[in-house]
Amino acid sequence: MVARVFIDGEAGTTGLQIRERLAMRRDLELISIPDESRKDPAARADYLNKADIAILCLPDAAAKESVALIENDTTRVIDASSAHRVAEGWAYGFAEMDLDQADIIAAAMRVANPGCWPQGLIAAVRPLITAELLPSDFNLTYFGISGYSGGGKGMIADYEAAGTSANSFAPYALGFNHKHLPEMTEYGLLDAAPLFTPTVGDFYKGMLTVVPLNLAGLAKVPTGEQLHAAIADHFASAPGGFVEVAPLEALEKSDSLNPQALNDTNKLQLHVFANDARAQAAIVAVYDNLGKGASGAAVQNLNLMLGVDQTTSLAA
Ligand SMILES: NC(=O)C1=CN([C@@H]2O[C@H](COP(=O)(O)OP(=O)(O)OC[C@H]3O[C@@H](n4cnc5c(N)ncnc54)[C@H](OP(=O)(O)O)[C@@H]3O)[C@@H](O)[C@H]2O)C=CC1
Ligand SMILES: CC(=O)N[C@@H](CCC(=O)OP(=O)(O)O)C(=O)O
Repeated sequence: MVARVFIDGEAGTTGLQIRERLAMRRDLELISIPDESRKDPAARADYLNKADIAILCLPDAAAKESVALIENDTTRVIDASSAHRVAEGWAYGFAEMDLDQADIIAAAMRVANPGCWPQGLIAAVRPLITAELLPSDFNLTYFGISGYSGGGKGMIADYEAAGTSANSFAPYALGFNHKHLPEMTEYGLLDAAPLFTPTVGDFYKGMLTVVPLNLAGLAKVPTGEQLHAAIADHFASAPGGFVEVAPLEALEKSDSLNPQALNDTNKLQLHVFANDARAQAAIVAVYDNLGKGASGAAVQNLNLMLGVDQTTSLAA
């Protein structure tokens, strides 16, 4: 049977990208709501209930409404919003997070797609805490830069209207209450939220995140090689090959670190930099906020839920 897939919010930034990624697929049927009724709850309820899988690309409140509109026990959901990422009964949709996570997603009725920022942190920190190279009470900081499409249609319109006077390096969330902190803490295996200082740049999409590690003071200071090995081992057998770990970086500066390097892919690349004498290191992640950070991850999760082979060209 061909699965019916409904994208609730297909006119938005994430929804459109998912639609494009699925346009050529013959193993599923995209069911599309007429534009004039896309915000009508009764029409949405009809589509949500006739879909085998609904992908929600909506603000949090509308995503919660969509879930409440589902009256059957057959429609499975992938929610791209941040409404359900630490909610009970929802599988966290970062397939490479642990060895069994892809199977958990494949079997789930409700999958919360991860936020773009949390993925860079979780990919860097979770393997190090699991390998006991970092304690869970490590005083963590996290920063990075994202393309402006991370802020959805509103931020895209603002940047495009600003033209050449757009801010090329805009720090935000300086109240230290970013909505991604709960999922970073939970899936990063941290005791407390990190100090997170995101920035947005004057480019459409792509992101580069940094977890700086000031290791002096730890009872046992890990070397750069140990940090790298723990991260590389963690992702070595992850299905799909979407998370790559670069060789341990000897260079102090790498021209290859470009936030836009992996645009239009579902890849996330990790780089480990270290100076053992100073007991300092940094884990850098590069990925597309609209790829692995949103639409790519949603399609990856859809494929897992549909049982599509992760090694085929359909997988991202
Ligand atoms: N952009 C990104 O990099 C990422 C986004 N996300 C998340 O994905 C979700 C979608 O984000 P994004 O695509 O960027 O946002 P956009 O603002 O680009 O798109 C949201 C869409 O939802 C529509 N919408 C709003 N309210 C309703 C409603 N009540 N019923 C039906 N449709 C509605 C909007 O309509 P209209 O067109 O009329 O405004 C718009 O088309 C958000 O929760 C976001 O946080 C997650 C990871 C990364
Ligand atoms: C540049 C920018 O504003 N980015 C968004 C995150 C985009 C994302 O991950 O989406 P969710 O909101 O669904 O988690 C932000 O920081 O809120």
